[in-house]
Amino acid sequence: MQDGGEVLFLDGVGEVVVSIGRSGLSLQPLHPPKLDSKIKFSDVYAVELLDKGLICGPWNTRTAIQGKKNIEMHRFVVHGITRTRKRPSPWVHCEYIFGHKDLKTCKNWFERLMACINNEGDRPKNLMVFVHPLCGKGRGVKNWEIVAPLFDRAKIKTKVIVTNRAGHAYDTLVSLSDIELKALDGVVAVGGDGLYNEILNGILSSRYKASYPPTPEGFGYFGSNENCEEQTRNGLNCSMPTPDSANTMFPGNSTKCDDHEPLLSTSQPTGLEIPSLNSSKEPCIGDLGIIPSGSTDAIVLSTIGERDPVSSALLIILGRRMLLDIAQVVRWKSSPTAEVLPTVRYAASSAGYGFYGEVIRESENYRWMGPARYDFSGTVVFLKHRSYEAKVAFLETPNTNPLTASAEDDVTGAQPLQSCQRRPRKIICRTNCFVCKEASTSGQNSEGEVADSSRTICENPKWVWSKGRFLSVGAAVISCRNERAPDGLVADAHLSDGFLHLLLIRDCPLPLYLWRTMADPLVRLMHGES
Ligand SMILES: Nc1ncnc2c1ncn2[C@@H]1O[C@H](COP(=O)(O)OP(=O)(O)OP(=O)(O)O)[C@@H](O)[C@H]1O
Repeated sequence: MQDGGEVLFLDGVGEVVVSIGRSGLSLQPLHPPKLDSKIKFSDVYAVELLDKGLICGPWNTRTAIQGKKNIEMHRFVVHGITRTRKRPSPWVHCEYIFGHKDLKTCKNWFERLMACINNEGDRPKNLMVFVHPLCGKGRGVKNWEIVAPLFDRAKIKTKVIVTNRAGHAYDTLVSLSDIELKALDGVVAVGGDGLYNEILNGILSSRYKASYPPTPEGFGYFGSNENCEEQTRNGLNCSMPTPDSANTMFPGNSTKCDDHEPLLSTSQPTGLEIPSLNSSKEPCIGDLGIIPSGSTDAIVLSTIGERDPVSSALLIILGRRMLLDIAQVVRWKSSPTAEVLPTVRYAASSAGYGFYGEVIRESENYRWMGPARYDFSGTVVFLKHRSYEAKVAFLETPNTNPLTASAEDDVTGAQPLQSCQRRPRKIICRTNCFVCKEASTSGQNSEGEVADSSRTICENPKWVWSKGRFLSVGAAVISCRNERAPDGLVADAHLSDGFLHLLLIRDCPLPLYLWRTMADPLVRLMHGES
């Protein structure tokens, strides 16, 4: 090896001086065009030794390298990822094949590079993969076959389960012991948002002990218990008013309520038994990945922005993570004295009643139509024009605006959407979004543990009531973008700012509803997740 590097042959380029730096490989061609380049270790997902073979010279001539005849060489290959020039630009696999006449030199490079990429971040080694064979237009298995070789190449062990019914993934995950679950670095859904939500619930339902959302003041059940009522007035100790109640848990014995109260039961502990998903310390729940294969893929379109299985697989392999808010949906028991605990579900995208919920339910009868089932069911439900009597209570967050306003001054990570609809300027959530960063760091104390972010984000929450007939009552934690509504249900929703966006559509004449639906992407409710 020369001082500062070694001369190797690079396929398609010719002789290059290759040296290992702190963050990557640098390549300096010995012959024109002498364009230096770098391969970052963070973008390398595998290195392999290849059999002896030909290395192509520059301009892809298969006959000579810098005038010399091609000779067979020992080779190794570095597999990385890069963005395509296409718009939208998915991540694609790229490879650099290096050659040298000496096998020992290649082996030495291979070992050094393996050591470098093994030092890179926290990459998964052992994954459980659920493949939904009927999702989208039956693309699940095909998509898995496309991306599975990438996982093999990266030496990631995968236990693949092709689902045979709804609930298969949920039951499998619920039945895993905590030790079995901890042995996994994550669970991957090859399917749509429904499968992702099923996996989320399978992991959380029996393991995640979060406080229930706060019960509104004046809510029927409350009158029956003064103790609980008082606790609620004094800072809602029974169940904290938190904008990210599903992501945040509260240590300690926070309540004295017993099973007669709707909020918490002593049989349902509220302590911090497993780390929050929001914790920067090792989450023992592991990570959840999704390889988009569904009909709408709103989660993927709202997070990485590409509906491309290969991009998602490569990002999972490289251990690229992002924090996501999760909504906790609690269906209270029928009466305050009932012994049964409320039903709890978790939602990664949105939840809805009325029009929205009906479209999703109705569409299940027409799964054979593929994605078109949402248009069909949407039209059917729209024409039925059902409305529902409802009383909706929500916590007002008085200092939401300052957070958004300060966000507008900063241009890193988020960009204003040019709105033509006379709404306030939107801050669109993107990679390294500073709004989400601000929200997540304000919820951590100096030891890096998750604190009660409700205290920092909404100090004096106030209950607001809305009563009447509604066509739809829905809520979204993320923007829920999809191909029909590129801005999603909530264009400026953030992935991890801890807020739930309430979407209330009051009963109105059909033509007005139609006009509003056409005019405003916020109420394009035909696509998304229930
Ligand atoms: N083998 C199966 N047969 C029938 N239903 C299944 C099966 N496996 C999973 N499911 C259920 O199908 C539902 C929808 O699946 P999924 O979200 O993967 O596809 P999709 O509906 O086509 O996509 P999207 O949610 O993006 O519209 C899930 O809620 C899941 O519980």
